[in-house]
Amino acid sequence: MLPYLTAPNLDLPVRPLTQDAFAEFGTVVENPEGATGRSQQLKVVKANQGSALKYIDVSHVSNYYHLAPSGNPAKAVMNMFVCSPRQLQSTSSGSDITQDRPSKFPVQILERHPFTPQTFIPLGLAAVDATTAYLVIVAPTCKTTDKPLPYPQHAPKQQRSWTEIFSRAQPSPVDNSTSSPAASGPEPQLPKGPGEPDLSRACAFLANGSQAVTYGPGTWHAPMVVLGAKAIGFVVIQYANDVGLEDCQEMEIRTETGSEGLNVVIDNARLSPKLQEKAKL
Ligand SMILES: NC(=O)N[C@@H](O)C(=O)O
Repeated sequence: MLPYLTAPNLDLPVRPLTQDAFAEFGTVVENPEGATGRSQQLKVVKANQGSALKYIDVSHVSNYYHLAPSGNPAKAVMNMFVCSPRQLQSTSSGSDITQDRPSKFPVQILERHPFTPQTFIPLGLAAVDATTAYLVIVAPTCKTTDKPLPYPQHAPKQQRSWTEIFSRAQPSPVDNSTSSPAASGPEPQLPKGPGEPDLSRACAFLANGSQAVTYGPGTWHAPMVVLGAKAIGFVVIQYANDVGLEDCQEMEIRTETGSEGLNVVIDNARLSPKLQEKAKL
């Protein structure tokens, strides 16, 4: 039996996934060249004998499990989630979904990983693929003092290895190169604290195949939602210590009788016709 919240009667519009819009919740990992909605510059250096540009710290894989109640150590894990497309529903109850009317995705569960960020990297999906996309649904964390579930209470001091310290030295002690003075990427996010999801401020973003997404540690998010015709295989990177509630905490979002509940409303006109057609709209 999961802890639950009663959903507000609320439609969430879908916004394009950009770093600036998503910053409160985590990080968008994409080729910064030509990406929109990225006001913070990434540090970039030449690599591979000048044949590559290396963008530094595009995201972070932080480990806060030393704060976990069990004391069980965590290890970095890389899994693959092959996420099948979700069936959307009509926004007009009782009728089929059609292309000339928005469709909806009911938010019925949210989850978080209190001691680690979690990064989803889509494989084999081109940015221009108009038939498949994925929804990133997140919610801020309510401020609270009680501790319903195990969660970190404070940020650890940053443990940097000597290798890491020297790797940032300018000029490099290895090849005497100096990197551009550009700012570094987004700072590692700290855990969000113990509160429940603030459903009234939930957000939904539409991502494409050239974007990976990192949910910050403790960020409430919906299990991955793929739209379109085909499944997307995501490489997923995070820490885990195999202690259930410390790895993943879930919250059921219940809809009251007579209420529409919490729904992501997808304006089909904003989806490519191919995506609409493939999403069985
Ligand atoms: N986020 C998501 O889709 N699911 C994972 O977090 C999981 O652990 O199931």
